[in-house]
Amino acid sequence: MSIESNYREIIATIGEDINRDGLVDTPKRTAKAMEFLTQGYQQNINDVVNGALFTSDADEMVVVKNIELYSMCEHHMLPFIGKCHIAYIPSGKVLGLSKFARIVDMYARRLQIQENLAREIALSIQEITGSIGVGVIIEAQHLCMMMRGVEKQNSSMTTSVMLGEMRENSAARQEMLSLVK
Ligand SMILES: Nc1nc2c(ncn2[C@@H]2O[C@H](COP(=O)(O)OP(=O)(O)OP(=O)(O)O)[C@@H](O)[C@H]2O)c(=O)[nH]1
Ligand SMILES: [Zn+2]
Repeated sequence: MSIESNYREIIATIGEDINRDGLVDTPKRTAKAMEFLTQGYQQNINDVVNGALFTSDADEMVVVKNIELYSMCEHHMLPFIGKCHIAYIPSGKVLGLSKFARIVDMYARRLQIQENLAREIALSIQEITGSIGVGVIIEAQHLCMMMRGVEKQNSSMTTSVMLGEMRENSAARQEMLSLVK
């Protein structure tokens, strides 16, 4: 069954008239939107990075912060929205700047929990760059906690994953945290 016909079914089941003017094209639109929001399943890391890995002697920490993030939790399929901050210590290779945002988007456009999203981003950056230290921090608000459920409008969740030097070396971790602030 296609996404479109599943949405038609859902709209009818919630008590709507699927034939009324405003809703006639809604299953098609929602299917298209859902395909976009989950397009991470059709992507892989090599295509996303597209070879934009450059040889460099730079060995100081690089921080890319405030990358906007839109994802959906795997429990409710409702959005969680926030920011992602990434830091890494290059070790012979630097990654093209835009690719950090593309990697965030690829993983964000799959269903998951926030903790795992941060982990996937960190692990893939470590693997691609061969970096000796990677840190990823995500701050997000979950609509499943705001629009429904406990209905708390002001809570946000912060998750972090620290790998290598960022985990073992407290000076590196401190440097990251002060650069992200
Ligand atoms: N740790 C974590 N929990 C999440 C995330 N997204 C949603 N959740 C939580 O997943 C839990 C699912 O709990 P359940 O009791 O199975 O589902 P529920 O009855 O809909 O829960 P409520 O949201 O409390 O109404 C809830 O506590 C959600 O807040 C996430 O990214 N990380
Ligand atoms: Zn949820």
